[in-house]
Amino acid sequence: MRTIAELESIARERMEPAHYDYYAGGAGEEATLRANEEEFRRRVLVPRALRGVGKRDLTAEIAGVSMSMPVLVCPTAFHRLAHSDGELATARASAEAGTVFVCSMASTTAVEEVAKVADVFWFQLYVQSDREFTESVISRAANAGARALVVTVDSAVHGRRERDHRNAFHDLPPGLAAENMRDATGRVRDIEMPVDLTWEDLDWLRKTTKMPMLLKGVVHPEDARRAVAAGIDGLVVSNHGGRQLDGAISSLAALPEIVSVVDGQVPLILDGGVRSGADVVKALALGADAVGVGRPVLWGLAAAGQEGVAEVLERLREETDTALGLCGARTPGELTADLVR
Ligand SMILES: Cc1cc2nc3c(=O)[nH]c(=O)nc-3n(C[C@H](O)[C@H](O)[C@H](O)COP(=O)(O)O)c2cc1C
Ligand SMILES: CC(C)CC(=O)C(=O)O
Repeated sequence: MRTIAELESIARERMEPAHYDYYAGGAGEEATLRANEEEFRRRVLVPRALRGVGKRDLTAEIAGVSMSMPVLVCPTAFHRLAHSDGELATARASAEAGTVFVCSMASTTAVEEVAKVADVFWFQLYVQSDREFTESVISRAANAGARALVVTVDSAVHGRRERDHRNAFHDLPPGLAAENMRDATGRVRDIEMPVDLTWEDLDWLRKTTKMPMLLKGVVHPEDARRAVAAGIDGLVVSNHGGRQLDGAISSLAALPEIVSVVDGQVPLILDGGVRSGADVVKALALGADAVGVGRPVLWGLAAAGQEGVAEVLERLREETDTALGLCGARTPGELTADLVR
């Protein structure tokens, strides 16, 4: 089984440089991109001994769905830039691994096609200024069988991605399109960032669907408090993988305050910089209920399609199991914050 770093270097060789940069890169000087991983290195585990861990149980339940492990696949755009099977490969590998695939609104495969091969999947949404169109996209996802709506809230405007400017990467290659953005006439709309979205819109959003609704991209504790008060079903503590506000707090550093404000009222998922089972264990010990992985899945996909994604997910499962046992825990629920310094 190859390491994530090995899969990334294969991906880098195989991909168009501009597409690799789009995946790998972040906003501005990429300080937040680096900080996400660095914060995991800065914190260390202080394992407990003599606990008789027996056989570990990694299963988790979030927003009414069971997962074989507390690791899910983050929504990331344009999987067909990585591999011709695109989101179908990622969804199949996620199903095989028994975990949730979060389908991006910017997927290069229509959500209905994803649904045919996925097991449990959620749908990520950028609210569009055309509210009717937004409602139609939500209905498509719900009718296809999405089990939750993940509303991205860290992207009022586009982050400045210097690599994309340098590479003049603005458009998908011919033949690829953001298939969920087709309107009734079949035309593909450009994806707008939700520049005018406010808390007041959440009531409307809520009424558009019966799906549980999560907010993705919350790092301020006051926003977490407000989301819980608004009846949100879960939060993704995330800075969009360092792709939006450069200079933003790393997601792991943001976690403890959010955990304390939310106090178990809704599930918390953390994403950004998770690259190993020890990272998973650190995030869970600090209070996340699950973590998401973005780029590692894309590296697996670009390196070896469905197989590559499966490799990444199985590696994270095995490493998490090992790290859990070595920390003296049998289940994620037994991990406590005192294990992290
Ligand atoms: C290439 C790429 C595309 C992304 N596209 C989306 C997207 O369409 N919607 C979204 O909410 N987040 C998107 N994200 C952010 C991820 O969901 C996630 O927050 C981030 O990748 C986690 O950090 P990691 O890559 O360090 O694991 C994207 C990230 C990457 C790397
Ligand atoms: C279509 C893009 C806005 C997708 C995205 O969120 C990203 O590239 O980070």
